[in-house]
Amino acid sequence: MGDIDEAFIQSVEHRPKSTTVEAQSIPVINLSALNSQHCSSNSSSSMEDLIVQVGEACKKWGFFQVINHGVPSSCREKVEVASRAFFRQPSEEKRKVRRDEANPMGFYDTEHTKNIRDWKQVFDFTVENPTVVPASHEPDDVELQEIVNQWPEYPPNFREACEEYTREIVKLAYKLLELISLSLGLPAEKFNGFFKNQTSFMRLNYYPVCPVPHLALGVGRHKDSGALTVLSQDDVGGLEVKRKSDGEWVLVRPTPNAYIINVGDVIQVWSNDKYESVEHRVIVNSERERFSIPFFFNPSHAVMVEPLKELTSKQNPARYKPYNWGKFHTTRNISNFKKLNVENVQIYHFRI
Ligand SMILES: O=C(O)CCC(=O)C(=O)O
Ligand SMILES: [Fe+2]
Repeated sequence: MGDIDEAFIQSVEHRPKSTTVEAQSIPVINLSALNSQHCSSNSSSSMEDLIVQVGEACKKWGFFQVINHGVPSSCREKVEVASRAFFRQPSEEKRKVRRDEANPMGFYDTEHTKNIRDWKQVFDFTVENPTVVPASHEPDDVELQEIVNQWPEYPPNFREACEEYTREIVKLAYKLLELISLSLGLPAEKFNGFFKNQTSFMRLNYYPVCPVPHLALGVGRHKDSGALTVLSQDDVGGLEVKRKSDGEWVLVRPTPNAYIINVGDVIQVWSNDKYESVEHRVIVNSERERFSIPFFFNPSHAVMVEPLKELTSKQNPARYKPYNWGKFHTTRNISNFKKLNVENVQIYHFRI
């Protein structure tokens, strides 16, 4: 293993396989019907078709890709260029905007997933600036704090590129949320109120080339804890999804200009398990570095997450006790700073 820090080494059962299965069947959904008033073309789906496709993808995979999503490609390219320029700098420069226990936004290169270090560097920033969150994870502490973004000096247009891109992705995230709501038989805007004073954040991911891609992971297996994730990946590929039908890890082959969408734990709970948050991970490689940009669409800290009344009944009672999103998220985040010896908080802890 030479000079590789042991903190990166996955246990044998969690190491990547030497052959990868490609998930060509992760649905690709064309959103053009949402963006044009006149959808006469045969290739674009009607609204009803769209809702059915979204519902089926959420049930079968928990993941889907979208094309013709309305995000201008120039906006995406600009943030991709800015991200590469930022990460290309020496560590001393990046550490000037390092995140710490007081400010969880900024640059970070020692994140752990399930107590194993990830082979990646990240830069995080929130949508709302400032973002209000609980001051601590202690259940009885009702104090709140404001998180403020840190911006690097280089590249000079970094902040502008990030903020413009975020505005576009937030618009897309609301459209997807509304489609998901409709697919559950609910009014389109059923969930929107939970996102007033949202705690959403954007993450720029950089996965450097790795000399031991068979032993380490870019991100270890995990489920996203928020409502919805909108991911941009480059043409290198590395995202693997645990297929629901057989538990096999399958690679999501990059589709040009597409976004990869997955439902997180919050939608799993709201839908009372109708849609499940699916495990995924990132494999790295020894030849090409990889960049990705996930957007984590998260509710307000004050939201109590619980199965929606409309989706529960006598025959299908609520499967979760209500939990506070802010406390849940804050408890999760402390593991970013401390290598915990216990398992982190998970939604199944709230199962009835
Ligand atoms: O980089 C990717 O493709 C996915 C990253 C991811 O799953 C995450 O940051 O939660
Ligand atoms: Fe993820």
